[in-house]
Amino acid sequence: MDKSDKKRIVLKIGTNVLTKGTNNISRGKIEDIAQQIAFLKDDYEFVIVSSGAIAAAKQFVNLESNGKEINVKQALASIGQPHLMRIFQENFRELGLLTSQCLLSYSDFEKEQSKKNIVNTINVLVKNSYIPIINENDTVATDEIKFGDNDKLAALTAVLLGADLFIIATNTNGVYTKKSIAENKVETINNSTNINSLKKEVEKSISSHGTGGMFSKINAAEIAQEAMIETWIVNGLNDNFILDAIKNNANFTKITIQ
Ligand SMILES: Nc1ncnc2c1ncn2[C@@H]1O[C@H](COP(=O)(O)OP(=O)(O)O)[C@@H](O)[C@H]1O
Ligand SMILES: N[C@@H](CCC(=O)OP(=O)(O)O)C(=O)O
Repeated sequence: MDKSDKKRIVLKIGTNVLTKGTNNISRGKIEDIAQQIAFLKDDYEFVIVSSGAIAAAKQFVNLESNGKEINVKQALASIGQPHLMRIFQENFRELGLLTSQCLLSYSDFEKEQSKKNIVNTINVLVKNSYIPIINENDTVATDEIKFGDNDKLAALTAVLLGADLFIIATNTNGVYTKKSIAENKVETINNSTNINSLKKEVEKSISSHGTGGMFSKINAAEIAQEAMIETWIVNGLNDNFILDAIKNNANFTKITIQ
């Protein structure tokens, strides 16, 4: 089964967006995302890559070392993932949207048969109006929770699925200039084709809940760009962030193809 005529968007939602910077998954944010997808569903099909499993678990349990060790993080992800999916399912169902779960790891993108299986499964899901919600399979792979690269997983997914657009929702208005951060009056780089110059603007810092930082988002955009896919880095904390970006009514970073 192939792609439909609709524009395919791969939407990556980071932990910071899902928790709105708190210690809990925000039902309000998930509802906001559902509302936007429902509004756009005649013209766009969505595949979501969502972090938040570990954050979801921390709402319910307090494991040894509070999740600092990698194997404890893996256990937390295992506990939190079904909770995360339940919250998505409940909120999306309210708006008549169907959801499904796909757990992937990097090594799946290195095997031809696995790649075919991913594409075939997701195409059947999308064709039947299910919204696939992807996360790393944290039980078998530790790449993302070690390096915070759900961004890279999302980029590989966008490339594999031939997405028309890759949107990364984070907690800033896209990529800020280094100078503006230093001067405490942040300024967004609205348009860029030049990955290397963007990398120079980005400090290798991470915010309180996410693990990847802006650097991994630029790396993800580079993977997409090499496959001729545009990346938008938008502020997912704002209501209607997808609609506003599509209407060009928001301050965000567009990384276009060269
Ligand atoms: N130049 C920059 N512009 C914007 N954010 C930056 C920049 N350099 C570093 N960052 C950091 O990257 C963070 C976003 O990445 P991350 O914490 O991994 O979020 P997420 O959970 O959305 O993946 C920002 O909150 C900010 O602290
Ligand atoms: N698989 C982990 C992903 C952690 C992660 O990469 O977080 P983020 O930097 O917010 O995308 C989880 O769901 O908690």
